Amino acid sequence: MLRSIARIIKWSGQRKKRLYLGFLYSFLNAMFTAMPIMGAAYGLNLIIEDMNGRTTLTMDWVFYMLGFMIFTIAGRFLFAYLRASAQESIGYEVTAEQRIVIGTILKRVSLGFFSKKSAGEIAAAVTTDLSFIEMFGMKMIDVVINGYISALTMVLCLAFYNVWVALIAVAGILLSAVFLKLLGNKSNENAPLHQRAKDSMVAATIEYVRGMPVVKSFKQDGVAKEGVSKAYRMSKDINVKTEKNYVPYNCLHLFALKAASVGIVLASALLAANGAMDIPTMLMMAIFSFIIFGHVEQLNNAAHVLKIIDATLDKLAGIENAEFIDKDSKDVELSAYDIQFQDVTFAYEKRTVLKNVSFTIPENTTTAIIGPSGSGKSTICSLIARFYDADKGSVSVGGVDVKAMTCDSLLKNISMVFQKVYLFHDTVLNNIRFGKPEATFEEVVETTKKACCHDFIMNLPNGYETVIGDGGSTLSGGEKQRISIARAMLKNAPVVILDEATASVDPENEHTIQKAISALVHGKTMIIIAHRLATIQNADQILVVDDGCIAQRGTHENLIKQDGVYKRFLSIRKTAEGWSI
Ligand SMILES: Nc1ncnc2c1ncn2[C@@H]1O[C@H](COP(=O)(O)OP(=O)(O)OP(=O)(O)O)[C@@H](O)[C@H]1O
Repeated sequence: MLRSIARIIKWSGQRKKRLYLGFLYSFLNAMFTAMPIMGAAYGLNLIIEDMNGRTTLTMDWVFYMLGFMIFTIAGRFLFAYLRASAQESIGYEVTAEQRIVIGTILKRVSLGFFSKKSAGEIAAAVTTDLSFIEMFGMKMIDVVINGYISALTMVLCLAFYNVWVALIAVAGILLSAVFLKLLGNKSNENAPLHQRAKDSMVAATIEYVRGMPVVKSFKQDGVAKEGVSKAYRMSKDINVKTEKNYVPYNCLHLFALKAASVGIVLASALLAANGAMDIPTMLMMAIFSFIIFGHVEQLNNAAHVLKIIDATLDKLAGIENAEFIDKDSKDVELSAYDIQFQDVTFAYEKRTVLKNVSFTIPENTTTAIIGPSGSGKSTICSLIARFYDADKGSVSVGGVDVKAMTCDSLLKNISMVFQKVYLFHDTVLNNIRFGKPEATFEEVVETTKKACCHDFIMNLPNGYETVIGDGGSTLSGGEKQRISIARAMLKNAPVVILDEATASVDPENEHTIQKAISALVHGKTMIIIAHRLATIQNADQILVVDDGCIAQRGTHENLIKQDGVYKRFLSIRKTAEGWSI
């Protein structure tokens, strides 16, 4: 338990000092809790003395006592307030920073990281997991450390009157600690299961919501719901099992403390009966016996919660310690933008997708990459943008190996339009400005007109201020694609990568967009994964990718003369697009 507490203290980072200050306030709070009880016992003793004629109480004394009581009660609340102010907000402050840090980390890891960790796992880490620590981290510090400080302070007060009674209290605390340790061991087994069940629940829910169109179209509600229900049932089963496991230890822990309370009362009564303790002190001991273990009693919940926090911190460390793809790289200012692949081999995990690929894309030219589905076209683009690093060979831009460049310094030179368009749950304006946050509204409008989006944006309920649904769900495929083209246009980077960007644009707009793209990419190095014949034919260079290799390379005029993949590909495209050429 103390190890977990030490981890939370470490987690609080630079705010540690406030935690320590909180411990001091907690000690003072406990002192001020004990003082009125001790004062009352002292007062009661004097009243008895007065009644027996051994002393005479004056009104001044009554006022002193009253003042003392008010002072101690006020002091108790003051230190409780100071303790809460110093400690309670730390959890919220640290988690807010940690969420931002995780966001930055995710931006700098290789995309392979996301194949190993599911979206649900990452979403749970940033939301529910961090919220759990946010809510319970500081509470546990309060319950455990402040709880023990409070109990031990009161034990010291007891010892001031009678060491044997104080020892009974210590015995109760130690015995309860043994049961808490056993409870902690059980929690150790259950916490990772609890964590996994939670991750599965989040992942299943995300999957269910995302896959809703498929679920509806295939009328497979039952199958999809079964997956979510299974995850929810698993979570419930683990929670129920966990609670059942804890019951015996919870009972033993409380039994030890209650037995110690009874022991304190009995021992005090025995001492009083034998004349070794006066009646007021005995009454004071009885009152102490009720409140001394108040905080320690809550430690059974803490033992369980702390183990979950431990498992959560382990999981967060797994994300935070992820290796940055560009950890050994430097910010580089490029002065040229030609792209070169030299003997590049790349595998996703164990599956080799690119094999000894070599080619050059001269600056300010358009290169069309074509090839069958799964041949490795998108992978080539991912390596240029350094979403992954090549296993062998080198990828360079402007003569600089991309491995030598930080992702930020490389990507500021690249505009990308992906096959799967993703728009953020934000306004249309902000989604387009994502390409250039400092762009003026006029600049944005100028770009959207070129990308043929201005008219449909103006028809949206709030124009540029219309908030787009999650992932762009409130727009059509073509509209999303045009916005993503506008976003890339606004960025105006010297290298442009288009991954089948015009695939879901309707024929009416396609021609206009093509014209806009041609104007935009003028003077830029452009790589386009294209299936449209017009794009392919107009390219300065065509790379034909087949099974992870460059099968053919040249201009349309050259390649059409050769018998090979290109010719076959072209005849298939012509059949498909026959009417459009
Ligand atoms: N993240 C990934 N993890 C594992 N394998 C992947 C990953 N991305 C792609 N692949 C595999 O690598 C191979 C090449 O994929 P890539 O997306 O580069 O092909 P492509 O030519 O662009 O295909 P398409 O034209 O269908 O988009 C495919 O077999 C694919 O299954």
